[in-house]
Amino acid sequence: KNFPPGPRPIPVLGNLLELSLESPLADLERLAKRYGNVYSLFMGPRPAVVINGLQALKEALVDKSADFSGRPQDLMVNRAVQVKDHAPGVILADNTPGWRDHRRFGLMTLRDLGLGKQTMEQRILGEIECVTKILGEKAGKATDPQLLFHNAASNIMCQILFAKKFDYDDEFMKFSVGLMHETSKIINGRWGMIYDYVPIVRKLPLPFRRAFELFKMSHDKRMEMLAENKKTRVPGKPRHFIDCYLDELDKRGNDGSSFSEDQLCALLLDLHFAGTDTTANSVLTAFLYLMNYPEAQERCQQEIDKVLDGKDQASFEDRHQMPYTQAVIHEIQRLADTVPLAVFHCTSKDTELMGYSIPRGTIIIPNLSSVMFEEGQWKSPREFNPENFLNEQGEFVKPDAFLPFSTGPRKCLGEALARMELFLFVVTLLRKFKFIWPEDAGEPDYIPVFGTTQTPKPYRMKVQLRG
Ligand code: HEM
Repeated sequence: KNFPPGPRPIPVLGNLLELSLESPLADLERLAKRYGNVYSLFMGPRPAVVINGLQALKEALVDKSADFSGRPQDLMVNRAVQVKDHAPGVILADNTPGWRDHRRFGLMTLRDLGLGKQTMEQRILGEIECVTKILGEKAGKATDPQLLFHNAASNIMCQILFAKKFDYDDEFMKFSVGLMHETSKIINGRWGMIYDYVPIVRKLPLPFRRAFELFKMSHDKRMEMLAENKKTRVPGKPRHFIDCYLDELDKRGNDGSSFSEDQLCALLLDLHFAGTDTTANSVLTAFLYLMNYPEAQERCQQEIDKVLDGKDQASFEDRHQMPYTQAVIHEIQRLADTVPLAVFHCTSKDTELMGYSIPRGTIIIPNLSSVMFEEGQWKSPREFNPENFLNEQGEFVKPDAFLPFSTGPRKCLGEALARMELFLFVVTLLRKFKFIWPEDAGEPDYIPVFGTTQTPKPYRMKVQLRG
């Protein structure tokens, strides 16, 4: 009763046929025009509510966050990622004390390991140096940067999690980056949708099984790494995230908390996965736009050259002197729309939103994409225009509708790290190279491949050393 309106579901499939299996974003927009900013959809037999626009999203995720911060527990991604029932990690954990404790621990540990300080900046800059070297060797030629940026983002996470920096052709590196690529394709593709919408097929030997196998292999590898790490660990002297967690386990003893070695393994996967694919795809989108808006690229370079004159390296602090570059990076992140539907939420109790009643256990789809392109929130909602982030005085301003990391208690745990990485990647590489769209590449295609994390279609870039 008083449930949000939506298209009529059909038996078994719910509203599956309303949505394109390639990308549902245009269909979700069409449905919002028809039913309003809060509407319902049936994922097979399960009711879901799609939330569009800044006002409705803020009411749900911020004002009523206690009601809207759960996570659904029976989707394909839960089955794939959660190798042990009692260890849900943090991203997919429901709104429980275990999630809150692990989220707090994750944030605190990232800070202890140097986030917001020079230590983290040096780790990131060290990795960018490897990227610079590889790009330098390709100067004058056109190259596909997809794997390079994924390897670099993955290595930054590996240094935080295990204090290890891998060669880009190391077996663990290839397995990890390959796992993200292959499993994302299965979970985000038609088999993922069919698994979620049509529960009766779940036991059948269909292609989604491959994702389960891959995550199991990845769990076993992390368990091996944990065992290896214990041989050299000195309690109380943490070198990385694993050591910090083991120290926390020692401190807690058998206090009945949710901390455990299985949970540590789940958390390592969460952070490695969430911290690689998102950052790498944002950096990829950045260079796609910078090549195709050469005047914006040049203006950033002039600003960067001026602010960094006489300095060896960029620092995140320099952003305050670079309003135009900041505006360009934010504008690219807006258009990249990297995590368009956030991670699905779930209501933890019967609640209300914009006058509708929503029962406990309803899947909530926060349509972040709808806010990034919302009419009335941006000077140019659909086009690349750094002015979206500049005021009349040319100062950098961040509109409320800029929500690539979502909002409320579930918002991205790695936001501070991701912002630092994006800034340092773009500034360091633009300082060193000019990026050129190859003459034979045709018209650029800005429409990303849909997924929990969206990725630009493969492209090549030509790099030229700047004088
Ligand atoms: C440009 C890069 C990134 C973007 C756009 C991004 C975006 C997001 C979004 C939209 C969510 C879902 C929020 C929600 O459910 O409402 C999320 C969650 C999360 N992100 Fe990120 N993220 C990025 C980088 C990172 C990095 C570098 C890390 C690792 C340190 C990370 C770790 C996480 C975790 C652990 C969560 C789950 C939080 C929770 O459920 O409490 N992310 N991110």
